[in-house]
Amino acid sequence: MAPAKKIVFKTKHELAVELAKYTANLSSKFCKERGIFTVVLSGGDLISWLWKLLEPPYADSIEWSKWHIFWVDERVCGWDDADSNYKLAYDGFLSKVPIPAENIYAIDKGLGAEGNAELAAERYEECLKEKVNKNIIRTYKSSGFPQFDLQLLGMGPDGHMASLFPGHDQINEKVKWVTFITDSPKPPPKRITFTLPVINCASYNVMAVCDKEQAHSVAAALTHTKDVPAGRLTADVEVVWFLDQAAASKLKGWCSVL
Ligand SMILES: O=C1O[C@H](COP(=O)(O)O)[C@@H](O)[C@H](O)[C@H]1O
Repeated sequence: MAPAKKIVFKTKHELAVELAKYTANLSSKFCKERGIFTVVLSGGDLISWLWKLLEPPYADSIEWSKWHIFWVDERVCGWDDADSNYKLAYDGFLSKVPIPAENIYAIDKGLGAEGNAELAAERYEECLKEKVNKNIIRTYKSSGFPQFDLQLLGMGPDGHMASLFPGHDQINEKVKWVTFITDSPKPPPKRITFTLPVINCASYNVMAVCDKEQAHSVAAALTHTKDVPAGRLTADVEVVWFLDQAAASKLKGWCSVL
């Protein structure tokens, strides 16, 4: 299990610049080693901090054609719905970089629009299994869980990550790769989500959090308070918390400002 590193930035701007550098370095490592880079996105504010990847020197140097994009969680709705994490990522990031459309794996369009959370979760798990069989996604050691190269995650003020919410049973799932929730405390209620074992198998996990609303949960998560889902985040190689000063303000001894 990788220890959690944390980096505190003076501004969101600086966080975005470092996030781009971190992502580009991993892209180059995995593209060289495997010819493929599997990236998992979350929804929420995270997408707005990816802007630096759309600028020089990254926009032209990243091997976008080798990227494969997945979602750690998705709201069960149509692709064009304002709640859709796919739409958020497409509008803010994916439509601006030349990742081949066939390398972008969104929730099943019909099941999303229909609102069928259970089947949508099953279908997404099948999609992951198919990518494992095609050697696009690696598997984690002997457990057989999928292992993504990089996951870019966010955390809500209540400490939820992906759609694993405090006090809800999805966090305890140990067998399935993808599960669902129909009574999410944060709207919309129907969502699908990677399970904790899948999230924690990733080689590199970045948790990017800004703003003071999240400060209590950041402190709780980084002192491993068990009932805060984000406090259970690990990774195979490295987990790094990218924080702004407001999000880090309740941490004791957070002086490592970059
Ligand atoms: O609902 C969700 O919330 C979390 C956190 O979002 P944020 O707006 O507080 O950054 C997000 O990571 C997740 O993907 C999303 O579905």
